[in-house]
Amino acid sequence: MTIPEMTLTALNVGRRQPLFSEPLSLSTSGGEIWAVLGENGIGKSTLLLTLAGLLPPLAGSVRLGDRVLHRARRRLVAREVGLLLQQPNLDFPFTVREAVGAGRFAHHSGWGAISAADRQAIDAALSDCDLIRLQDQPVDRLSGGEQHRVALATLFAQSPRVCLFDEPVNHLDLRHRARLMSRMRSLARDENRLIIMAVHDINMAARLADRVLLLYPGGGHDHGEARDMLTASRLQRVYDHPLRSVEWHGERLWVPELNHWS
Ligand SMILES: Nc1ncnc2c1ncn2[C@@H]1O[C@H](COP(=O)(O)OP(=O)(O)OP(=O)(O)O)[C@@H](O)[C@H]1O
Repeated sequence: MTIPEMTLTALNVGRRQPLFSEPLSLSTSGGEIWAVLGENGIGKSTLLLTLAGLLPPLAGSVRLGDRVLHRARRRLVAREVGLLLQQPNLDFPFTVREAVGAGRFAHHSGWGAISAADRQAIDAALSDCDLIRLQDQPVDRLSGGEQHRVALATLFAQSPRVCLFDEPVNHLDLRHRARLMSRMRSLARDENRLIIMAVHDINMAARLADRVLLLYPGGGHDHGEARDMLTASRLQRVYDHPLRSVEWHGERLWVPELNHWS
């Protein structure tokens, strides 16, 4: 029997108040891409911080394989779970290469020198995020999109089995968006990693996600196969706004109605 990658059991999350009106239970496997959709302030980032072990659950538990995440050693969690924050703080004078190298800390036994495997992981992450040309620049002098790519490369260098992304395409131009989406797909399909992403772009969820968690206003939620979750009535409930779908090369994409004020 294979052990699920991450299992949420009767989970509730929040800083002080629980954000879900009913506990959340679900189980995930390596190779899956999950999208979490919901309006501003509904709790997507709070959920991802809890799944990264950075906030304690208010109720229930998160298991990483057969371990309870919040009781596991921090270094082990850092090796196996990586989180791209929505607004990464890169306000320090490291070079791009040094900042991306920070993703390797959890793999070192102490303050040892960088190994050949570290160097290889850093080079691959820099290349994946189109940062080779910028690798010697100080990160605090990069543009918003370039800094975002540094944060992504740091996560890729960390190379965790569970990759949590909070708004992964924030600030990215079209080419870097498409590159990232392809990379995320290959992380799941070719490397069997679990991806959980919080996104406002429903079409990114429609194109990438196998499974979707919908967070409704009022604290309710639903989850399941993407094709069952991404329907006009469910999405209208999530966003309290009407949408239309369009068929495009066999894919269903979503467009919000304009001139509608609810
Ligand atoms: N540091 C904090 N301290 C206290 N409350 C917070 C903090 N960060 C967020 N919150 C509150 O927690 C709730 C959930 O916020 P969260 O950031 O998880 O929402 P979100 O779904 O990620 O929103 P968005 O789509 O705007 O990114 C909100 O009511 C928010 O005001």
